[in-house]
Amino acid sequence: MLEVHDLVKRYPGADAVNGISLILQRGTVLGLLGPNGSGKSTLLKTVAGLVHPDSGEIRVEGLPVGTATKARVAYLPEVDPFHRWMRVGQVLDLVGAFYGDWDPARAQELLHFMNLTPDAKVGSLSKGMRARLRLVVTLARNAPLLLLDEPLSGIDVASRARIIQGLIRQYRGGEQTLVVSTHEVGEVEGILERVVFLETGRIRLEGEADALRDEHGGSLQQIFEEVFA
Ligand SMILES: Nc1ncnc2c1ncn2[C@@H]1O[C@H](COP(=O)(O)OP(=O)(O)OP(=O)(O)O)[C@@H](O)[C@H]1O
Repeated sequence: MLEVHDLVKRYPGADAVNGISLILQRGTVLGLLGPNGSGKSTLLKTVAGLVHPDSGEIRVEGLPVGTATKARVAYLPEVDPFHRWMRVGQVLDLVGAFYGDWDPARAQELLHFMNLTPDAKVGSLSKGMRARLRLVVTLARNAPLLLLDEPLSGIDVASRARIIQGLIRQYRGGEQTLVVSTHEVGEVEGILERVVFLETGRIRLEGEADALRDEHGGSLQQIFEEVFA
């Protein structure tokens, strides 16, 4: 489903992605784990086609990144892409009109689940409510590849577990492939099948979640703390 070969993206003063290769099978839930500045967002943006790599290759369902792959990838950005003057319902209409894989019934269901109302103005939403809206517009697409960059960022601790459960209900196991970036490993630990630990743009450790837990005799959270101690 996703192949990344020797990917490099440099910014002045930062080797954001420094030779990453990975292969992801369809239907997998991958955790992209790493501390601040380890390259998680940059890697996701290159796969989403929003950042052009300096070198290396990315294929989504065998296709190089471009218009065709953008239609197959639902990307949840870390920062807000919405106009503040728009109402929630207008945001959904706009995004829905743009993507052929939009599922209006699912969008309504998600809106309700996230306690959002169509009439609310984006500008009047709290940071956490805007984070919920980002999840709604991403998960309402039937895209084969979902890229969620820090999806729980800004959402209150009390709601996070419920949202993770909701995420799993919405995610079409087997059909959709899910990549979740975070440094809050404990919160998503239960849903991850594979993990990649990133450090300064490189893969420090990777593998099946269960195998890593067996090998290291601890949770992914504990492994994360050991690796990045
Ligand atoms: N547009 C940019 N211009 C310059 N440097 C950048 C840019 N985007 C990212 N970087 C740098 O690239 C490195 C990787 O950043 P990136 O945002 O990919 O990391 P991250 O793991 O997602 O971090 P965080 O968890 O804080 O979101 C950092 O050193 C960052 O400062």
